[in-house]
Amino acid sequence: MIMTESYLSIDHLHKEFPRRGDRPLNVLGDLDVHVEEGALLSILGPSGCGKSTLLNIINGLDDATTGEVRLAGRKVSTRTRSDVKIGVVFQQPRLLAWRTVRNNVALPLQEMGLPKDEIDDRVRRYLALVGLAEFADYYPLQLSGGMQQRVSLARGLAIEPDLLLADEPFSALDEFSARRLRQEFVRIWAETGKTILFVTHNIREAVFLSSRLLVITDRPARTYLDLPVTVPHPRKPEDDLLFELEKSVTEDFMRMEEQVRLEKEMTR
Ligand SMILES: Nc1ncnc2c1ncn2[C@@H]1O[C@H](COP(=O)(O)OP(=O)(O)OP(=O)(O)O)[C@@H](O)[C@H]1O
Repeated sequence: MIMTESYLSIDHLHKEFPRRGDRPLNVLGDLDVHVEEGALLSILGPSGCGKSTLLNIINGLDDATTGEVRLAGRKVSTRTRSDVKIGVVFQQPRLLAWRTVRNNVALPLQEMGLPKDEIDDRVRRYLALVGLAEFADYYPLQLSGGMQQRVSLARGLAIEPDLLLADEPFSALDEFSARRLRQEFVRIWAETGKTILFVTHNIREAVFLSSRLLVITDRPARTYLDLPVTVPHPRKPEDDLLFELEKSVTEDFMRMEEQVRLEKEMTR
């Protein structure tokens, strides 16, 4: 059998942060993840288990203590970036209040040195993709939270990343806006074919969005469950199959928390 390398390979990843006067904080413990190109992989884990730390390492903003991340065949670190273009969408929109929507989306494109025509074209296309074509000349504070988050999504997509890292992008929104944005997010994923890593602690959201779902344990994080979500798109949030899956992932999640608690007690 011919073994092909995954698009994103995370092998034996371990990360600890030094602490003054104490043992280092063990955040990621021997984490293995292999992601195929074009996947929408949700990473589900308890709060504080190291999900953002993992995204930072994949994005070349921090180094693992040991272990390796490879993207499209090249090792990633703070010193050796891969050729893969990475876009990021955060929990908060992080827009510049003094720039219009258009100029917020244009900023990273200007930093990339793209010609003005290309920038104008991309800003127009990606604002249309997130349904904000008519709001290009608004300032962020003139928009609702959900609309600001769409601008941030347009900004992340406009650089045309090969890999999009989404760090709880809908968790600060009200449920109605989050629902609409999740549906748009899946449509954009289907239209653009991007590889997406989507970090969340919302089990229903992860089940609804993903082509694959990874549950990681509390610190030190390791893979507890890795399962494909084969329910075809377009999905309805109230689909029985999704509801059944959510129930079983919730049970797995609770079992995992109990197992980690017992392990911690035994090593105390
Ligand atoms: N630069 C740092 N220096 C020291 N400790 C850090 C640093 N970054 C993160 N940590 C610690 O690592 C742990 C994991 O943090 P991280 O932000 O990755 O978790 P998370 O799973 O994304 O959390 P949440 O779901 O609440 O956003 C936390 O205990 C945090 O305090």
